Amino acid sequence: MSMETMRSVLKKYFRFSDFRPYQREVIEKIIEKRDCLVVMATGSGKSLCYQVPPLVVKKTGIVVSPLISLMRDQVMALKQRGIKAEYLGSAQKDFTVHSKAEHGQFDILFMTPEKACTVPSSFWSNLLKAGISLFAVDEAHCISEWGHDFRVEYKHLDKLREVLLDVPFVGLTATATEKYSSFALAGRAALGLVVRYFLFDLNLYWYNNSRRTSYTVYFRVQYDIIGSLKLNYPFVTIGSVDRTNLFYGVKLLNRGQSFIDELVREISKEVTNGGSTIIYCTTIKDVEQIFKSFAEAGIEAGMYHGQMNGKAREESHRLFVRDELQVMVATIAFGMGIDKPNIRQVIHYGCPKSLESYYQESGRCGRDGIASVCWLYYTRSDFAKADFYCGEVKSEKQRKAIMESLLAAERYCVLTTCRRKFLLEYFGEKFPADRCGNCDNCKISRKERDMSREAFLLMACIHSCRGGWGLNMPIDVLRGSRSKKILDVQFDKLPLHGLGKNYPANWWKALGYQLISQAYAYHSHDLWSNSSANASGKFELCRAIAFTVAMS
Ligand SMILES: Nc1ncnc2c1ncn2[C@@H]1O[C@H](COP(=O)(O)OP(=O)(O)OP(=O)(O)O)[C@@H](O)[C@H]1O
Repeated sequence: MSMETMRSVLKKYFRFSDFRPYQREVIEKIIEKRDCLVVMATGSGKSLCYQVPPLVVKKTGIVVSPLISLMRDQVMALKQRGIKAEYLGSAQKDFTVHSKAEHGQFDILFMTPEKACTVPSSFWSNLLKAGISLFAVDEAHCISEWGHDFRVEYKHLDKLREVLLDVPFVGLTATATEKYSSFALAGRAALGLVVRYFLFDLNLYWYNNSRRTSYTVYFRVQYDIIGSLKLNYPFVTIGSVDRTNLFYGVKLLNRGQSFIDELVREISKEVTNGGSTIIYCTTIKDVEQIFKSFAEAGIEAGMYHGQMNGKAREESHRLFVRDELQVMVATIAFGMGIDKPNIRQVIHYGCPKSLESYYQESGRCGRDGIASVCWLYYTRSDFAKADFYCGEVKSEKQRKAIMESLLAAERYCVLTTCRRKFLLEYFGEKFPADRCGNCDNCKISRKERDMSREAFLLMACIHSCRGGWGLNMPIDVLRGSRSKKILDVQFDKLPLHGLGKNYPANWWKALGYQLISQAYAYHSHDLWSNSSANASGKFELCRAIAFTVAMS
């Protein structure tokens, strides 16, 4: 298939003059019927990779997507471009779509994973006769139990591999996180696969080799996607996750009306400048309170959350996307697939449940490449929601993944060093400098202060209390308290008792959070512990290093 045909499709339907990085390569591979794994930043243009091939080869492209609302939006946008698109899922009320689809009447057919796994086999055999250009799985990280958004239905998609022979399978995601560089490989078979896919595949397309640590780092979620979708010798495309036009900042939030009033005032300034803003809240109650405050300030805002009826949500969405409303106050129900180019601010009122969610939600910002800002406001209580997030989780693996993701979000919040560097490195990408110059920590000048002694005292005290307490206990011990709780367990006899009385309790607490941000300590279920399985190893490390903290 010539490059000319691809370009003419790009121009005719999308009105773009050229492909963005990687798009052309991925599209070519799909047309050659090669399986692909595409890991690229939010807003980088992954959708085009599965939208162009069906139009070039003139056969239906199947796209599995996790949300009906997302599919609806995409169908609407594609139809406006003159592309024959539809979706199949429980919400589809047009019963002719099924039969039109199986006879190949659509260029692109979106399906929920449930639908893809439950349509009768005759659907697939008919459609295969008509021709299928690709089977794409969007938001493919949902397939992995190590991912932040595991959906069990995604796990069954592999069944289709045996049905859709000779159809290229494509997994696409922005967040296939590497969480452990020392990923323990499960046996020789796994090693064989990884070696095959990651080491000797000369077709690996690395966006910028120098930015990646090394290709011997194993990406657990990527590996899961390849394994679960049974991708055969896939063409792996890994782009940078860096959104260079986004400013990242974090502030501690003082919950209450006066804080909200201040927030509303700040956002109103942006509204007068013509920019759009999304405010993500962690609860519906917060959405309603902030929405009300905008109304009281005379600013028309939209509201979007899961308890609104479908019609009201759609209306809110429509007005915002068409620039008839400048502000949207929403839960994360308003998230995936919002492709409005001119969003200048994404504000989080409360810390999201994972760093992956934060990256995706903040990624709605500045999709036109123009400088935009992402502020995250958090309270310490945001980090005590692990049990809530683990509510319906069945496997230990998932529980662990959720806890780790929340912990990463917490570290991001309390960080005093470059936020971009932290984000990128969390996603397995090396950031060559110490400062990006475009986050609050890089812009606000802070003096560094050596706190090795204090850090050592606190770590030693956490260690001496044997990690079985909240942070208050070791702090009270350091401050020389003789409360009944301390006397009962004889912590007043510890050699460290009273050695930290020069600092107030809140000061020690803040230091505790700094230790978290630098991975020297972690807390789970409010029990504090030295970091890592080998606590004493880290403990020694803390003694050996100079622990500095940046102070504003
Ligand atoms: N070649 C191109 N030239 C210009 N604009 C493009 C090109 N490809 C994609 N875009 C635009 O970039 C924006 C983001 O694209 P898209 O929605 O595909 O991103 P994505 O990678 O799927 O993001 P997310 O993971 O956040 O959903 C869209 O507005 C799209 O129209």
